Amino acid sequence: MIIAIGSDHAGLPLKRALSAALDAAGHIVLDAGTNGEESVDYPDFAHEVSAKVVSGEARFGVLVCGSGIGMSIAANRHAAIRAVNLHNSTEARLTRAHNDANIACFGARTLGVEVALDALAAFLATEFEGGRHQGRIDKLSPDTALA
Ligand SMILES: O=C(CO)[C@H](O)[C@H](O)[C@H](O)COP(=O)(O)O
Repeated sequence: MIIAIGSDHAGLPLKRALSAALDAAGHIVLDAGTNGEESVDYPDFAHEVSAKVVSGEARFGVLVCGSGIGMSIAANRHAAIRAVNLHNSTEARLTRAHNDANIACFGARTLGVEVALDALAAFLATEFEGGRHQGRIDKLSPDTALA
C-alpha cells in the first residue's frame, strides 16, 4: 500500500518510528517531511499529505504533531479527508469500520510509541463496513448538512 506521512518538528521522532514500521511491513512510504529539528508549521505538512490522499497518489495518510490536534484540524479542511486523532487501536478500528477514515493523526507528546504503532496497524488492517455508515458519511459534506 502507498502511504503518505508527514509531521512537524514536534512529531518528527514518532513519525520516524511509524515510517520505519510501515516500511518494514512492506508499504511504500511517501515522506512529505519535515525531516529536521527546526520549528515548522504543521498545516504545511497536513495539506501536502492530504493532497496526496485526495489525488489517489496515496491510499492513506499519517500525520504527527505534538498533540495530533493541529494536524487533524488542518487535514479535515479538505472535503474528501476524514482525519482522526488516534489514541488507541480501538479508536483506529472503529474509525476505519464506521467513518472510513483516510488519515491517521498522532500526538508525539501525548502518546507512547508502542500504542501509536498498535493503533496504526489496526487502522490499516480494518476495512470500511459501508452500509448504514456510507449514508452517514454522505451527510458529512457541508452542502448536505446545510440543505
Ligand atoms: O498544533 C499543535 C497543537 O494542536 C501541535 O501539537 C504542534 O506540534 C505544536 O503546537 C508545536 O508546538 P511548539 O511549541 O511550536 O513546538
